[in-house]
Amino acid sequence: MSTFWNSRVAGTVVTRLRLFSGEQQQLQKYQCAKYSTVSNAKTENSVFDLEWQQALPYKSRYQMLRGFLKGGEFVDLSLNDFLFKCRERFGDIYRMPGVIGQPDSVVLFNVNDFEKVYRTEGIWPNRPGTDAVRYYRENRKDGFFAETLGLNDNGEKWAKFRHVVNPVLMQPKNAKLYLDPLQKVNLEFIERIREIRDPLTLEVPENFLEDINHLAFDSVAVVALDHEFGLLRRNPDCAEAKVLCEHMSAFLKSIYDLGIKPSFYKYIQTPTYKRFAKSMDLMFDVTNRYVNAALERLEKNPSKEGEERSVLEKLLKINRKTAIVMAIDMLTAAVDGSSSALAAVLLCIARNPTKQQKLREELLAVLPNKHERFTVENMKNLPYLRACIKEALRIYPLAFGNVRETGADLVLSGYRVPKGTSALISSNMLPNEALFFPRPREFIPERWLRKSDAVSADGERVLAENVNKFINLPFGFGPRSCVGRRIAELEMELTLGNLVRNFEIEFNHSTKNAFKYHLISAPAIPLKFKFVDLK
Ligand code: HEM
Repeated sequence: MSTFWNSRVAGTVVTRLRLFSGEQQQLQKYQCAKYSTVSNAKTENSVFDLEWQQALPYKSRYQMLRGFLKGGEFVDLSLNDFLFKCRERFGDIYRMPGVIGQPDSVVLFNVNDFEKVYRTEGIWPNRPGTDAVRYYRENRKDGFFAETLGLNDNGEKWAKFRHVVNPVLMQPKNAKLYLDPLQKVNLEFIERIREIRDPLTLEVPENFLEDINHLAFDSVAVVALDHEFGLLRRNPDCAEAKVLCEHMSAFLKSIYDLGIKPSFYKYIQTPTYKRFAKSMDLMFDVTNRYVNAALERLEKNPSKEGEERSVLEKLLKINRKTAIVMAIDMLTAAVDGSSSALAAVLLCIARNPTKQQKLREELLAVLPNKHERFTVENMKNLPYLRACIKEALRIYPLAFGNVRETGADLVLSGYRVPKGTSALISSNMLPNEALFFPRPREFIPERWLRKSDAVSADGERVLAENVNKFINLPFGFGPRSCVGRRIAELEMELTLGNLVRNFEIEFNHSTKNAFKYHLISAPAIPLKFKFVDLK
């Protein structure tokens, strides 16, 4: 009996897993119940034998490798386009054997498989792809990361680190620690818009994404480093902030260049790895300096017991190392994603004036005076604001999907995938498919509201209630989900809320191909929003 996974024919690289239709039916009959593992399927050997015999021929291993070499068909493709191309060719599940230092992966497009992988991920889920960060941290000459590799670690060491930082970053009661600093940055953004927009057209310049980036940077820095860099307005030439900004993206790039594409970096220091390590060194130095400065401030002016004034102060109370490692992990994970998410939210709201007005009415009911600040209390009852953000992230999903090491032997789409396999959960195409969301390209925040509200303008029911939630998980799933989720959501809520209270927002240009997708999405059009002051 050959299983999907352990059968190998010399020269094989991508296993085509699509079945003939007759087999599909036969196989479905035998498919294991939800979350079943291979052992449950042992009695069905003959079905798997049949499936194996009749599967379509393989591609050559070297063809795949060639695809990534100079002139190859994959070389210039983003991860998203690469996955999409493979989906067209190989179907909803395919195996991507590792080449040169990379482990084998299984690529998934079926939501039932996503659910199985997540539900069986275990208490210490591993997210492959950040090997380069671990390698860098393990090999730092000063041994700074000897005790912990932070949230880029795996297994029990990851869990220990996450366990101590979770309460600081995720407990709702700590939101007050970052609400005011985030709001201050946010109000700078409103001023910045007034300064840079064209006095006649009221449009912001083509490179407005840079300002959104600076908003995201100032926001995460004020939380992670307890420092207002003011890159947005007051200190646009701040050299250290620019260094951080520039090198933070290197982390994301590394996940693809060093974590997914073939790379020899563990054997010889490739130029890509050298660039990455230099970025990591620079980020470490700047972060270290700011955390030490915060420590000095605290020593001079200690807060009373139970009266911490910032996230960094709380992290410093755990210990200095945790504060530094967490600050770097926040900075690297936050900026690019938050900027793309904000751009997506603004594009959706600008192109849907009726929804924008509905949101404005909700905001004005809670905060009639536009100079009034948001508070933890008055933010509790803003369901339409949250629905607008959720819907924008459905239309423009931020990440290509997610990655998990399978936590058990699993039968995925009828194939045996052993425990420990790297599963690329390629989910970003599904939220835009009519099979899952009626009228998928329309911005309908009502989908995410209570039943009675979930009817579109022409009366069609559009409720997202019965949609499998594993299709749309912008912040991931389970114990490994985004640790910055509360900060990210608050930042988006404040930004959208403040902009809609201050301006009528328009976007009078094409939104065709508004985003390009790599590991995460990035705006690909000039973001020339028009901001008209409200009375
Ligand atoms: C809209 C903005 C954001 C989105 C959509 C987002 C999404 C995600 C996703 C999908 C993951 C992987 C989760 C999983 O594996 O299940 C993740 C992880 C993470 N995010 Fe975010 N994120 C955002 C903003 C932020 C911010 C602002 C911070 C920091 C303040 C942050 C810090 C992190 C960290 C440190 C991890 C790794 C967690 C771990 O492995 O334990 N993210 N994020």
